[in-house]
Amino acid sequence: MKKLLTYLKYYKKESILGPLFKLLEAVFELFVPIVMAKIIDIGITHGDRPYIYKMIAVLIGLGLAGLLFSVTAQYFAAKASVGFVKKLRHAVFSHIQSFSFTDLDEAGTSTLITRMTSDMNQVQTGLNLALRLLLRSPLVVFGAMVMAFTINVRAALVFAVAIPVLSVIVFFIMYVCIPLYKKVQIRLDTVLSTTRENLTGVRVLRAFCKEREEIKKFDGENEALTSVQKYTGRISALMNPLTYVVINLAVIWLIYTGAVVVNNGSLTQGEVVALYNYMTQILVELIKFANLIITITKSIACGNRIQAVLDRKPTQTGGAKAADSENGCVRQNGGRQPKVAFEHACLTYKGAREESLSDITFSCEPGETVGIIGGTGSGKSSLVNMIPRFYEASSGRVCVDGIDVNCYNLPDLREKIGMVMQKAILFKGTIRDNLKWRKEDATDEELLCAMQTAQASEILAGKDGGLDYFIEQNGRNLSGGQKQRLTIARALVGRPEILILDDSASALDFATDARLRQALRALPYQATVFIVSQRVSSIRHADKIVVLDDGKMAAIGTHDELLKTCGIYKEIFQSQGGVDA
Ligand SMILES: Nc1ncnc2c1ncn2[C@@H]1O[C@H](COP(=O)(O)OP(=O)(O)OP(=O)(O)O)[C@@H](O)[C@H]1O
Repeated sequence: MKKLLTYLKYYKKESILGPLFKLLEAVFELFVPIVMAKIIDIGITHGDRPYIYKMIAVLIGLGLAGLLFSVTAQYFAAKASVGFVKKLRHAVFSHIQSFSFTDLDEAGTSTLITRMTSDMNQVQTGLNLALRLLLRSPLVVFGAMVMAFTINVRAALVFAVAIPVLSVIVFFIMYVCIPLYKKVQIRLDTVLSTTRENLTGVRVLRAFCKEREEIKKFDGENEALTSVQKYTGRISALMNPLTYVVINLAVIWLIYTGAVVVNNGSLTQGEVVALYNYMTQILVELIKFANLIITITKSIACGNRIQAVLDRKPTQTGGAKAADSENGCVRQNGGRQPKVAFEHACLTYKGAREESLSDITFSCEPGETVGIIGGTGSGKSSLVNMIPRFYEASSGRVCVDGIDVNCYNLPDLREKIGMVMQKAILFKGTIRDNLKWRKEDATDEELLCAMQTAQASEILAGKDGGLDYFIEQNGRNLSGGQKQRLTIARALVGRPEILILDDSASALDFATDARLRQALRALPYQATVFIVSQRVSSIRHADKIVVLDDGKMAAIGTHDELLKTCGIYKEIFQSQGGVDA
């Protein structure tokens, strides 16, 4: 959390002025009981109306000055806390952008969202309160005590007893409540992530009629949160009755002692009222301070969670490894190189016990089409994800143009590759915005050409605005097939040297899929194409087909060769009717 506070350096002035104005407000507040005492002792006792009016004017002046200081303090505190969180949010967001797929798998998207949203809000609230109250409350407590002693030492002795007792009660309750508040925060996190998961998968849940189970699961978590909140609430609710009992006993004592001292003539009635007011000020400030500490504790817990994100070192840097002939960062023997080559490449996901891919060795020439086929979970996506270095080989290597992918700067490597992921994801914005991701200055002609190859031109025909048609968040105003074709078009813009289609035609009908494959074969430039598919029809015309079985390469060859030599391929082919689509 301490490290986070370095972001306050951009708001030094505000972080000093905020508390300072709050202190000024407190000083003015401390004079109010004295003025009241004067009104009673001089104005009322002697029936001196002008004096009373004058003192009322002073009271109003004190009030207005206090208000002005308070508003100014609020302004600076808000500016500092909002600005601080803005910088912090920017830093965390930028840091998350440097996370590799492995880091994202490990950190978990859902909790990252909670940290970027509710945790940030909590930190902002905590900082705002701390800037305003952290110095003010102790000053008021201390100042009120000093003022009480300057009025009358004997009568003020009640403060010397009451304040420690009040402090013990307040801080004991706080001591018990703080761990409970942390528990509340953890349970709240669970409720939030269940809500998020539920809302993102709401269509699937409805399709499977899982609403009841989900409500039951949610109720369980909600109940757990409520029960810990209730328990915490019950304990913290003791704060007011207990402190008021102490304060009222102190007031009785004060009035009794005051009465005795007033009788002696060494204390005036106004001074007794002033002492009473100081007692109330102290109580209010102690309660505010206790609440402040609770809020700060929650904020520190949230700040630490944010810090943990910043502390996570990205496992992959965007940079390249140093060029050295040993590690394959220098092209070995000049001449013509395969476009992509897997050399005994293995992949073990972080935390996984077994390899997901073992000893993958094959290569392909520029312009070739490579089909990847295999059962579910056989490692097809894992294999193509190693080309753009989404996941790095745990042993062996993957080369592009004869150079190990680990030796490339990530942007240089990824610029060569047009990737279409299994899940078609589009972003809020126009079709044009979405298509320009690989090439910002692409002309409309280039975009339309890519859409034509991706068999996506007909989407424009049915939509108002053509390329300016607005896509809603997650592309929810498009069908699954339309989204897939647009993601293929997006990958084609900028003429990538390598095009990877990871099961990205699954929502297309056979005829459209066939037209897409034909268009890809007729690309007016040389592109090496990887097609991952469960359908033999999608890959049967590929120059090479890699058959995967449980993370291992079962065979490689053309369709006809594999039908003769690879039992697994033949089985897949026959299970799909054994005919071309
Ligand atoms: N991010 C990940 N973290 C850990 N394990 C993973 C991850 N992604 C995939 N795996 C595991 O790696 C293996 C291969 O998965 P992969 O997604 O590559 O298979 P696939 O052949 O593409 O499957 P499908 O056809 O179902 O998409 C599976 O056992 C899977 O559980």
